[in-house]
Amino acid sequence: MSRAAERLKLLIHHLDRPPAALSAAPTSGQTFTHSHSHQLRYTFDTGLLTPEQRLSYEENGFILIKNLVSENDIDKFRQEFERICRQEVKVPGLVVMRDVAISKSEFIPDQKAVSKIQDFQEDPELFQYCTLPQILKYVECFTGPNIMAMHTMLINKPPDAGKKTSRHPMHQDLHYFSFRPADRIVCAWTAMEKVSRQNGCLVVLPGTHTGTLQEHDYPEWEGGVNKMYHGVRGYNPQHPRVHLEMEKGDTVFFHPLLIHGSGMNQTQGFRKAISCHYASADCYYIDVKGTTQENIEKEVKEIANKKYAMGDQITLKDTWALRGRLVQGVRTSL
Ligand SMILES: CC(C)CC(=O)SCCNC(=O)CCNC(=O)[C@H](O)C(C)(C)COP(=O)(O)OP(=O)(O)OC[C@H]1O[C@@H](n2cnc3c(N)ncnc32)[C@H](O)[C@@H]1OP(=O)(O)O
Ligand SMILES: Nc1ncnc2c1ncn2[C@@H]1O[C@H](COP(=O)(O)OP(=O)(O)OP(=O)(O)O)[C@@H](O)[C@H]1O
Ligand SMILES: O=C(O)CCC(=O)C(=O)O
Ligand SMILES: [Fe+2]
Ligand SMILES: [Mg+2]
Repeated sequence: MSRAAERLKLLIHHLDRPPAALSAAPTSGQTFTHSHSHQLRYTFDTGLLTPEQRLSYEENGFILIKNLVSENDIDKFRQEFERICRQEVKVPGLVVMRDVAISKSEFIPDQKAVSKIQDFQEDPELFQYCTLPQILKYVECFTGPNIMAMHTMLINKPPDAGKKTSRHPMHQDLHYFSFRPADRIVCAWTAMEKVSRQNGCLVVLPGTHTGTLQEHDYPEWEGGVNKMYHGVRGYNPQHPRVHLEMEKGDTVFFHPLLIHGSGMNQTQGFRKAISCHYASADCYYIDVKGTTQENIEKEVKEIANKKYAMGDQITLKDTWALRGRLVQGVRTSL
């Protein structure tokens, strides 16, 4: 037995319960603890992850799977993205974002004007990404069997316009989410082309998923910051950083407390990635009033009120429940 496998066996002790039992446990609001097995709280044994992979996620908060999505699928997603940019298809609920550096200039219907689209759950072509069986097989290791696709994005990081606005500040995705428990949420992020330090790959701080949700706010960047791009206030700049350089089709799965961001795009190309945040359908909504998430709730509500034109009635919970889609199992709670 390898060293990792031995350690894992020790960690699990005699207590490796099936996913269903485990995924039910957190709905009480408690993290999974047991007198003999506090350590293995982030993953389930579905037979897919090797002991080494499980340990790696437990310790680092992310796992990179090479070549998980086919060229053919990625090319389909790219083509659909381009059709959306050219305004040949209209997708209900879709949010189209432009980089702040060009947000006041005239809109040209071209991919060069779009830095990101969000909430593509109503686009059948793009939503195929969220239902790919090879992705869901991994997702299940983190969420358990009942899986909701909660948040979707296609990021088209533009060549930096010279003001460093193409950066995404270091943040924890959980800051944006009003459902819990965090350990039953995971992001799948797939490179749609080679991503490197040059074109602004993901940068992660391994192990930070074991911490708590930090206070987030706009970073003080001279050249401006994109709407809602909050960053962690005062994270430790000495913490080891890992640049996730990836090939087309490579996919990283990461925990919503993992501190991550992405660097400047110093190339002339538009760096593309597609992602989905999944959660166990057994998760529950929380009220963020009185927490560090109040600032983002306020911004989300302002935008949602415009988008859904429902006045002040809409709650943060509604905005999630409206967007979430069941992709496996039963919609038990979310
Ligand atoms: C886990 C995950 C959630 C993590 C993240 O994704 S972090 C980033 C989250 N970001 C978002 O959710 C972005 C959401 N973005 C949006 O909703 C939209 O792009 C909006 C900012 C509302 C703009 O959309 P829309 O209203 O259609 O665009 P308009 O061209 O009419 O502009 C309206 C006013 O917004 C300004 N604006 C547009 N894009 C940006 C930008 N990138 N950064 C800052 N300000 C921006 C624009 O200049 C305009 O301002 P005024 O003319 O009203 O002063
Ligand atoms: N001054 C800063 N304050 C906060 N976060 C920063 C700052 N500079 C960079 N970052 C963040 O660090 C991460 C990496 O960005 P950066 O632009 O430094 O790229 P990089 O990948 O380190 O490339 P290089 O160092 O080669 O330019 C991004 O998430 C970025 O937003
Ligand atoms: O693709 C990127 O640059 C990362 C984006 C990101 O982390 C996010 O939108 O939450
Ligand atoms: Fe993120
Ligand atoms: Mg740097």
